[in-house]
Amino acid sequence: MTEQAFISVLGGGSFGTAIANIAAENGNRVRQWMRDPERAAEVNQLHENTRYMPGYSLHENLIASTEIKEISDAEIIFFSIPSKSFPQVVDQVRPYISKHQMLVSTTKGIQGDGFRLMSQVLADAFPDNPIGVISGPNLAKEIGQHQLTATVIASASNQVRTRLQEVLGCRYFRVYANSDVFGVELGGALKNIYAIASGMAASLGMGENTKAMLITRSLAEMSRFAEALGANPYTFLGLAGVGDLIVTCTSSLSRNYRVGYAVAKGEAIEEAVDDLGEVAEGINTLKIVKDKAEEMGIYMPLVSGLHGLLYEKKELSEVIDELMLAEQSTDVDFVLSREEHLKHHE
Ligand SMILES: NC(=O)C1=CN([C@@H]2O[C@H](COP(=O)(O)OP(=O)(O)OC[C@H]3O[C@@H](n4cnc5c(N)ncnc54)[C@H](O)[C@@H]3O)[C@@H](O)[C@H]2O)C=CC1
Ligand SMILES: O=C(CO)COP(=O)(O)O
Repeated sequence: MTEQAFISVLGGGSFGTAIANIAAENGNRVRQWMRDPERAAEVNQLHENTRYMPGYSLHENLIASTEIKEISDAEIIFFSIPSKSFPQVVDQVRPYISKHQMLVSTTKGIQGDGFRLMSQVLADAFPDNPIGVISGPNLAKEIGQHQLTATVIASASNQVRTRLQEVLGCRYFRVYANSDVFGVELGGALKNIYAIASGMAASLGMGENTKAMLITRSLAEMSRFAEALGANPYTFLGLAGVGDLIVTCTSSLSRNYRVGYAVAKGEAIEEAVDDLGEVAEGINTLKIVKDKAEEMGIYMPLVSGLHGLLYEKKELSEVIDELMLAEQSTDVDFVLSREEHLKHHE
């Protein structure tokens, strides 16, 4: 029998609510910290978060709170905060964290300064704590519906991997372990870029061949980028790579996909994001990854093309020509190793 945990979840949005509810349904004691007192009262009285997860009933073990100091007693603390606010929340919680607590990020974004992922932000702030990340094809609303779902817990600590499997794993949520923290986390951030492009392709009525090409070449491009930065390319054949890429590139539940869909219909990016009322990390990640790829000389035609459309006022036909009529000799089908890739480019 698994020993129940006291779990804190930072963030009152869609994913924070989904992860808090899994833990609560598994019999753990859960505090979800959120800054909006009305939302917290609603969760506690109605067992529903009508802004971020309307229509989903939340377990009574899940208690919302606006008192951040309550995290000091938690065994595991999840950070479900958009990357933009992540450092600020880390500063806010700093006085209440002690070194035995497990810190787990669910955030799929990148900090532009120093190209840091959230586990690195956590490690810089809390160098003595065990740290992990959760990533995978995990649409919050489908988790709320108990659709059969798998995720990945990545950590250098075996204790974190095992404990997270214990407290989150259940009949509808299976937790796989990986020690490639950087690869798992990078996969979750990168796929958001390609979800925007896929939403655009769907909105423009592009064919199934086109969508399959886009997803497959996205996988090749993100794996190439990740490997150049030190990730294990095989991680990208797992749930946090191709798995998450598939779900976000094909589902209108993905916010990044929806932003792409709206922009291709003629909406301005800011308008599309405002209409969403939730975070679409890919908008910011695109700029950060484009800069990094240029700095490191990594060939990323899809990132360049999407950046051209969203931020350089390029015409769609121009971008399509650039992608489809590029010098053929540089294009090889999916390859995994850097050596193999270079061999094809001799
Ligand atoms: N929604 C989903 O299906 C999934 C989301 N994720 C990732 O999880 C992260 C969080 O996403 P969601 O919860 O879906 O976003 P969301 O947009 O639904 O909610 C964000 C929450 O963070 C809160 N927040 C923002 N800044 C804050 C601050 N300074 N202090 C306190 N609270 C603050 C907001 O009030 C809101 O409650 C993102 O990086 C996302 O990519 C990961 C897996 C699935
Ligand atoms: O990461 C997600 C599913 O795994 C959610 O994607 P969006 O942020 O695009 O909704």
